[in-house]
Amino acid sequence: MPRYAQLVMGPAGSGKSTYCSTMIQHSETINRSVQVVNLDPAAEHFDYPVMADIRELIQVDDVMEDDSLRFGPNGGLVFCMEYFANNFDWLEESLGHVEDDYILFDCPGQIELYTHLPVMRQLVEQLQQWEFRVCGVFLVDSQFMVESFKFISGVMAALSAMVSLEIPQVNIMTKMDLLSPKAKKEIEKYLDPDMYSMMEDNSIGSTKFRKLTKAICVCVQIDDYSMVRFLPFDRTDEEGINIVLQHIDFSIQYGEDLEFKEPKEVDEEPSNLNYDEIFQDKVDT
Ligand SMILES: Nc1nc2c(ncn2[C@@H]2O[C@H](COP(=O)(O)OP(=O)(O)OP(=O)(O)O)[C@@H](O)[C@H]2O)c(=O)[nH]1
Ligand SMILES: [Mg+2]
Repeated sequence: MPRYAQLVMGPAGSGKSTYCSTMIQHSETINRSVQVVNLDPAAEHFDYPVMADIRELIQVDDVMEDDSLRFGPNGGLVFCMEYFANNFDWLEESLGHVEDDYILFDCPGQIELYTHLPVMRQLVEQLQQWEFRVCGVFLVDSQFMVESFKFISGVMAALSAMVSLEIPQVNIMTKMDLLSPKAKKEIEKYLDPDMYSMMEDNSIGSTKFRKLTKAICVCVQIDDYSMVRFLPFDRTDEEGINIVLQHIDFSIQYGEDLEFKEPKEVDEEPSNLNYDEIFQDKVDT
């Protein structure tokens, strides 16, 4: 039986940890078992229970304090992730061998991890060897997406993670609840984007900048990659969360191999049940 994983990625502060805790709460309400692994060695707090925490293996603070290494926070994080990649047996031990499990990996916010460092790809390959079907979930803060050139930069970031990881990926615009009604209306066009209309966006001031945006739009419009789409994510909207989960489940075929459970047998009605008497009792009282 396969196992299932979501690799929750995205720029710093885009809402990855909040997404994980929202998903945990949601899966509790729909009676599904989902667990989270913290893969951020610099995490200070998160409000979900973890099944494993990379900080048990290595912490950024320890790396930064090490006199022989002398790393700052970003270099320290890269060092931690490379150390992690050399010690996947720690993860294997922490995950155990549970068939059919569904795990969210809350990743760090350094964008270079998804664009050109090999560690996330190594993680994906390792998870696949352990029979996980992995879906990338790429989060971008919706507040930074309300103008076309910002939206395009979000598309480029998502695209570069997609290309470098080569797994199904669902892209999400987070913090939709923070948008003003005007911004919400504005952002609708980015949820079903039409690159050609963006190329004509007159709000982009300088001609040079407009030309650059246009050139990038043409590039993103290439057939293979025009699938960069975003789903809205509002942590207060149960229905919307469900739609996001369905997209992800579909991309990793979650549920297709689940065993069919017989419905519980309903007790047969006792043969001596007298409806007239019951009805009469109700009328009397
Ligand atoms: N209102 C609102 N706030 C959110 C939402 N998602 C995240 N936030 C807030 O945004 C901030 C950052 O959220 P996190 O979940 O810590 O983001 P992150 O991507 O895990 O951050 P790093 O791990 O530091 O990269 C926190 O103050 C959250 O409370 C959301 O959907 N709505
Ligand atoms: Mg986080």
